[in-house]
Amino acid sequence: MEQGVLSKHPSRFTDAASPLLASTLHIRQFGKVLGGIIMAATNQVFVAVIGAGGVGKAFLSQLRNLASHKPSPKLKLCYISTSRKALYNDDYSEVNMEGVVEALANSSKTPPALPQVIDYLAAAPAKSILVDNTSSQDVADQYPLALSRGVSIVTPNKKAFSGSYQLWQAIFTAAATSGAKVYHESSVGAGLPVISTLKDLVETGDKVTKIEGVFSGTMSFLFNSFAPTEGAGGKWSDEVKKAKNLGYTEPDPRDDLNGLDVARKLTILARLAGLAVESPTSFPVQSLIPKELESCRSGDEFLDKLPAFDQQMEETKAAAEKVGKVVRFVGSIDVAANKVKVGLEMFDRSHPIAALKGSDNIISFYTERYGSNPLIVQGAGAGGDVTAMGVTADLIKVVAQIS
Ligand SMILES: NC(=O)c1ccc[n+]([C@@H]2O[C@H](COP(=O)([O-])OP(=O)(O)OC[C@H]3O[C@@H](n4cnc5c(N)ncnc54)[C@H](OP(=O)(O)O)[C@@H]3O)[C@@H](O)[C@H]2O)c1
Ligand SMILES: N[C@@H](CCO)C(=O)O
Repeated sequence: MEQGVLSKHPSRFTDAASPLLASTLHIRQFGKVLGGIIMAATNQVFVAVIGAGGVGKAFLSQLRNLASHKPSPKLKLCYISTSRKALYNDDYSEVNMEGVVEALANSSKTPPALPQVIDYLAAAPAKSILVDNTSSQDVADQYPLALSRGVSIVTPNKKAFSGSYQLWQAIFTAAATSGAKVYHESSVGAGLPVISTLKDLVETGDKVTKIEGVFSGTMSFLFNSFAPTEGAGGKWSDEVKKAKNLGYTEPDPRDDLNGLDVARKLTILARLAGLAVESPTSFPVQSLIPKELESCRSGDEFLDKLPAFDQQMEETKAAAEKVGKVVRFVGSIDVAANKVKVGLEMFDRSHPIAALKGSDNIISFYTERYGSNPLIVQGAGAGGDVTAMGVTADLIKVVAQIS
């Protein structure tokens, strides 16, 4: 069947109105039921992907590789979309993973509303997984519905887990009730094992007292190159543009520079450590957006105007240099005191946080078992390939549990 054909089935995508089409659709329905029985008899899992940007493209490449090496269960891409384009087959036949990004760009189909996509996945002839590679709050808000319909979720999107506490509870209640799985390792520390490590600590009965470190690949890259431990460093605004071009920033780099990206990650970790943090704005977060640029209407306008404010960051850097230190953007969760904070701090040049390279994150878990020597996770904290690795690894875990 041609990719993108829609069905008349009320629980699936709908757009056919003519009687002729309706009768054709009855035949299709029969074929679909028969096809469904045959397909369900084989071991397969349906994968739907929303978002094909830096992380999404790298994920699709890893998925193609995984599917080609993994005969069972067969991983079938059945749906893919960006905000304006979609590709899918109404009869759940596979969307070809070879050249899928180009095919999606050339598709004449627009994405159906998310509840319709969830209907489609819930009615698939085998278990399905929705991979959300967007940073969209609208997509995140649909997770409880998807999970309650038995559709598992894998995502690097922080929005669902760092939004309202009510959404957090709705997600995990829906998953517990339906048995569908939800994995989001790459929402903190990109592909680094941060969430899984924290969960393991908590679930095995250790008492986490403090989590601290560098949680942003963008901020790490910016300060490592703008205020290196040796040498002069680049211009702040140039480094911000480089971070965007390297794919480290959020779609809008202001979401990194205003501290909110780190605040979201700390909200997720604090909740996993047992704190009922209400939102990423319910604790102190330092923004690096110059006051004069707070009213910029777009990320592009902000980047164009930023060079005129480089002096502000130069002064921050000079103040640290004056006392023989460097400045870095860090976060901490004091679990015992129920305190979370995000912002700039000064470090000795020999401190492990000062000595980070590239986009590296460093996250220290202080616990009762580990005593005064924390368990430390360190490595690249941003970038398409490493982030997609976390997403693909989560997919493998979910497939193993649902198939
Ligand atoms: N980049 C990293 O290093 C990194 C690391 C860890 C986590 N993450 C997270 O990974 C996610 C993706 O990041 P990215 O760097 O790949 O972003 P990106 O390059 O901006 O790509 C975002 C993709 O999502 C699509 N999209 C946005 N809103 C959508 C919607 N409502 N419905 C359907 N598609 C939508 C966009 O389509 P259009 O282009 O058509 O809008 C685009 O294809 C984000 O949540 C980010 O926080 C990224
Ligand atoms: N923009 C984010 C991506 C990873 O979540 C960062 O720089 O850390």
